[in-house]
Formats: sequence, C-alpha cells, structure tokens
Amino acid sequence: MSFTIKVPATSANIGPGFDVVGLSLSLHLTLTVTPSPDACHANTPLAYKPPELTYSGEGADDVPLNPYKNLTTRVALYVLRCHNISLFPSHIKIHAHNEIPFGRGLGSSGAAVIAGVLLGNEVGKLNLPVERLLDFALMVERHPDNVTAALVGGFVGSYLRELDEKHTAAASVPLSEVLPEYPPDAGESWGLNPPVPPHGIGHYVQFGWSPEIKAVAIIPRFELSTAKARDVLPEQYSRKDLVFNLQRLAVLTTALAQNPPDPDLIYEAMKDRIHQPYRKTLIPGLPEVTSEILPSTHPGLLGICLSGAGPTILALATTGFEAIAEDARKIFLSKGIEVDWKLLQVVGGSKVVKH
Ligand SMILES: Nc1ncnc2c1ncn2[C@@H]1O[C@H](COP(=O)(O)OP(=O)(O)O)[C@@H](O)[C@H]1O
Ligand SMILES: N[C@@H](CCOP(=O)(O)O)C(=O)O
Repeated sequence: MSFTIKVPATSANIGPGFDVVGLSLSLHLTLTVTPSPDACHANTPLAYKPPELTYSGEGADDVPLNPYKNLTTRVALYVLRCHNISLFPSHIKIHAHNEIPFGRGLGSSGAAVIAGVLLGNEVGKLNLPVERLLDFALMVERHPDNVTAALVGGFVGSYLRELDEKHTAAASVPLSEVLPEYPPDAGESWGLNPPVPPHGIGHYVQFGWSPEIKAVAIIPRFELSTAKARDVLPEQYSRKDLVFNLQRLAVLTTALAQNPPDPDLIYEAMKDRIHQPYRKTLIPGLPEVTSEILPSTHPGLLGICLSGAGPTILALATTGFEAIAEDARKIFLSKGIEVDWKLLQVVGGSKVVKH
C-alpha cells in the first residue's frame, strides 16, 4: 500500500460569504503513505504496530506525532471506526509535508481534516463517494466553507442541510467523542461506538472563476485560532447588516467568473458586516488594510477581505500584486505587525494518487 494525498489550503468567506463560500489555493498539505521498511522483511507475523508519523514544513515544531493525538490520523481513525475497523493497518509510515501556515485563516485545520478523511477512506478501502467524505469532515469541522473547498476545489458555495431532531443530535456530539485522543489498552474496546454522521449533511456548488484572477495572501506573523475569532462574533444581527451581505454575496459569486473581471462591481461586493467588523479587535490594521487599498490607487486590484477567520488578508487582483502586498505590509508595520506575502493561484481539489 503506497499512495499520496494532496489537499489544498482554502480561504473562506471572501468578504460577505461568512461560513458559506471558500476558495482553494496553491499551498498544500501532502501525506505520503508507504509500508514500514520492517514490514517488508517479515517472514513471521509481527505484533501490531501503529502508524509511524513524520512531519515537515509548517507547524513541524508543534504538531503531535502520536497517531492517536494528531488531528489527521485521529480523523482517519474516526472514519475507520465508523466502519467497524478499530485499528490502522499495521506497519505503515505516514509522512506529512505541510505548506499551510497554522492559525492564519488559510484553512490548515480544514486541510488536516480532509486529509484524515481521505486517509481513512484509503487505508480502510472504503470507496466512499464525495458526499459521504464531506459528511465525515463536517462531523469534525462544523462550518462547511473550508472543508468543502479543500475537498472539491475551486470557488465553492455550500450549506448544511437542516436535520431532524435525531440527526441534529447525532451531528452535534462533542468533538471529544468524535475524536477521542487515546487508544484503548490492549484487549479493551474503545467503549462507546463513535457517532456515525447522518447522510447528506453538506451540499455544495462550484462557481465559475475567471482565470485572470490571482490571490495575494498577506500573512501576519501571528496566529489567531478560529475558535477565538468566532467567539467575538455576536449571536444576532440586524436585518440591515444581513441584507448588506446577502446583496453583495449574490453579486460576487457571478462577478468573479466574468471576463474581464470588473473592479467596480467586485470591490464593493467583497465588503462585509457580519464578521470582519467584530474581528478587528483581534487584528490591528484590519480596517485600514481593507479600506485604504483601492482599485483607484492600486490598478489591478479587484477586492480585499479577511481570509477565513484571519489574521491573513486576501486581495484578489489581476496585476499589481507586489504594490498591493507592500502597501498592506506598510499598514501592518505601522501597527507593529510583520507580515509575509504570497501570490497564490486558485487550484483544484484534493487528490489521491496511488504509487
Ligand atoms: N497538518 C496538520 N496536522 C495536525 N494538526 C493540524 C494541521 N493543520 C492544522 N492543525 C491544527 O489546527 C490548528 C489550526 O486551526 P485553526 O485555528 O482552525 O486555524 P486555520 O485553520 O485557520 O489555520 C493548529 O493549531 C493545529 O492544532
Ligand atoms: N467561516 C469560518 C472560516 C474559518 O476559516 P479558517 O481558515 O480561519 O479556519 C470563520 O470565518 O470563522
């Protein structure tokens, strides 16, 4: 058994589409799965050996290498256990190479979850369809924008189906029960069966995307957990603010597919009143970057917004990438924040390649 799983980064929301739209981008989490060398030389049956996990790239100093603690392998094990497979196959090696920075609003956790679902599907030989893979991902990451875009790729809109009472309960169990961290001791069972996802939790559509549009990711050198950036959001919104976002989102999903893209239409359509105004308390410089860099001052710019829960800023543009990034850098520096920036392309979804 040898294969590679490649999952893209994502930028969620794109301004007004909070928890609704996501865009897959050209940074990847790549898992390479091979048999352990010691498995090849075995003449006699070997004792069970859990996966040997190695990791390089972004997050390498922080990520747990114990397969019962690591997010990706815990998700894979969840998928396996829901199919009555209680263990990983013995004697496999998993190397993760990650280009997606943690806690920056570029969907690192969504990518780790999708990689885990695909890993479980492969090692368990489950052949699950895309819709079912998405159900499993949504039991772990409960907003659909990142995981859907990471799985299917491109510019994607998604919603969660309203479930009946029984299925709502099944889809709302605490994450600690979906993903317990510790394996049972030898001879013991895992205890409670894991909550099997209801069918058809998430639904999506892939929008068009003008090939002229590239994404400039301006990435502050600090982490902001998505959970913390969701905690500052209100429970309720005014009708005025909701209509503001809905009007813009309706225009944006088609405007970004038009050739040539129209900056006058897109700049205004990427404004938001549902999450960005509340997150500015956590991201110094956010209001200035999203209001002072304009298509009139920066030719080629189409629109600018917070990427996911932040702190990364996403500028969509056809040219003038460096000027946009360097002026955003100046604004962040004036607040004492250093940034890195990357020019990214919109890419396809996750791929599994067998060797
Ligand atoms: N490749 C990975 N392997 C294991 N855990 C990961 C991986 N990528 C992300 N994570 C976990 O997800 C956390 C970041 O998730 P989150 O706060 O949602 O930020 P974001 O998804 O915007 O990067 C990391 O701190 C880490 O715990
Ligand atoms: N819609 C979510 C998206 C979070 O994306 P992430 O990349 O920051 O994990 C939100 O805005 O909270």
